[in-house]
Amino acid sequence: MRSSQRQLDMEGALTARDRVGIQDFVLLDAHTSESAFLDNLKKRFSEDLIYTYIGTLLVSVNPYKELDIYTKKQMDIYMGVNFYELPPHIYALADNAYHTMLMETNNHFILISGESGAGKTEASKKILQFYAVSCPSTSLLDTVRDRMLVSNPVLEAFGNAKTLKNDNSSRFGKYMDIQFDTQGEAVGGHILSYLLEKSRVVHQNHGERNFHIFYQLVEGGEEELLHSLGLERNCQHYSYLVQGECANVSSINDKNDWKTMRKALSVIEFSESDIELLGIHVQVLQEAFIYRKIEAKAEEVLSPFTVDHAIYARDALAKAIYGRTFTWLVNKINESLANQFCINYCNEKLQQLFIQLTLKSEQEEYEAEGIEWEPVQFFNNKIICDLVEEKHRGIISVLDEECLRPGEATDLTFLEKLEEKMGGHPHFVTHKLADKKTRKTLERGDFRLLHYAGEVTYCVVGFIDKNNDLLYRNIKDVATQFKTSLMKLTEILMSKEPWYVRCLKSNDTKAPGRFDDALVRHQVKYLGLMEHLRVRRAGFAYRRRYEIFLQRYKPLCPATWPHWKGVPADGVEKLVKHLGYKPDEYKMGR
Ligand SMILES: Nc1ncnc2c1ncn2[C@@H]1O[C@H](COP(=O)(O)OP(=O)(O)OP(=O)(O)O)[C@@H](O)[C@H]1O
Repeated sequence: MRSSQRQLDMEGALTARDRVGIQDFVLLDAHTSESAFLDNLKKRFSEDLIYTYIGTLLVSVNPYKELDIYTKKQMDIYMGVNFYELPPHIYALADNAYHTMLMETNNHFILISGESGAGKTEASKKILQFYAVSCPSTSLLDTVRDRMLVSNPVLEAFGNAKTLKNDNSSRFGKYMDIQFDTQGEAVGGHILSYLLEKSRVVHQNHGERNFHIFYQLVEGGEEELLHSLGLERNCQHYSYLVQGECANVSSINDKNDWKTMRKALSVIEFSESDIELLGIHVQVLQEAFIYRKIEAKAEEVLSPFTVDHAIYARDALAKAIYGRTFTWLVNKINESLANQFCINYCNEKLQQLFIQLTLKSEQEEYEAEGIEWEPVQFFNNKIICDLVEEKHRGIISVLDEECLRPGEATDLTFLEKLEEKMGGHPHFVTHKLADKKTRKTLERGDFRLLHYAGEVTYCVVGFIDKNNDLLYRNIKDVATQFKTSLMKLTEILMSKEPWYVRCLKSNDTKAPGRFDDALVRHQVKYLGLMEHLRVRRAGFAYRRRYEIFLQRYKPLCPATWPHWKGVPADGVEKLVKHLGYKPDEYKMGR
């Protein structure tokens, strides 16, 4: 049913303040204008109204300040209330997903996306907190709640770090799962992690830190514990901790965070004995780092490494230990090589999923129903996903082939292969393939992908090594492993009903209440929000099968009450005509 009636219902429930701007973009008059879209976001943002709908999709703009909208009272208000009866809120989305799941007895997921610092982690916490309060409580629920919520400080300590963009940036992907029984009680749940950024353990860019846990331990660890681990209470003594030159940051209280983390550890039943060192003699470790052992017939020869190689070996061990610790911590082996390439590929896949589930399937539904429909054009990023993942032809395949082929593979031979296979692809360019102007912006060892969110230049150095990680030589190639784990995630999601939260960053300096027009405009563009709005707007907000519609509304028309004896579709036609709906306000499908 078209939106006018809905608008009336909704307006009735609003206070003056909530009426600032328009709370569902579907109701925006200038719905094709990006400027009008941004104006509306900005107007609402200036009144601390950070949430706006596009139909059932929730747009959230990071306020960078505490708002008084996450109280128990607010939770109570949103419980069991229809989506459109109250101002947009993440609680409304959480609540509706939950009730739809119970009503339709099927599976749902909430996909939260946005760039670093846009508010994804906060949004996911708000949703969990809401469920913890709103779902019927049992002792089982407490276990689930503990795992999801109370374990969070542990996950954040080991998986988050200060970056330039976000003081508490998650450096891994997270998939959280809660199982409900038919009564709506939470009976189980688990967390899946993927893509931990292990390189951060040994290297941090200027202004960034290693994972929080190291600083927490050094600053907050009990004397006894530090002593037993052979540590001193001074981050400056550890080169892995100070490369970004910001071991101490005013916005982070490592000492307090350590206490919180310790408490969380005990709740999820970690014991002292879980903290142990490797127990390897220094001498043995040292030797392993500086010599290569060559076995020749009956002899073993020790050949010294170069300094670079020794450093590489040390770092590789540190990364591997951390990676395994983290995996062990989340109790799921699903980690992989994490570099910017993989993270961007992951985002590209999520965008593709979003397109498939909303823009594409929505329009296909109209076609299948034989409903008149003018197609909305949108950029389909499948072409970029294919460029990365296609069998035999994609970048990952080329990388794997290069690692496996006989003869010496180097980063540069890999680049040449890429140029051979991808030359001419509209989303791929290198120094050699570029025109004169673009060439100036590329180094010889670079390749550039035109991702949907913008261009990204990658340096090939390290690609072969990372893919061929010495420590994992026997396992499948790392990039392929990553591709497989992403495919599994996509599969999980494809089998469920989607809900979307799109997080936007309001400014680049974490300033409370500042709205940077250009920055927000860019995100609105690449997240495809205007296209989403167009599809939603042209579409019908309320759809029901004929039988169900008749059953529900038959009392409203003498011809259908108490029973309609003919074909359901004809009954529905009679009913809506009787109610006075105009032909452009509804459409009948097949
Ligand atoms: N709803 C909110 N209310 C108040 N502050 C918020 C909200 N959402 C985010 N913030 C602020 O923004 C910061 C960054 O948010 P968050 O860590 O959720 O980003 P993210 O999208 O998860 O980033 P990353 O991808 O780097 O992990 C938070 O630490 C918090 O200070």
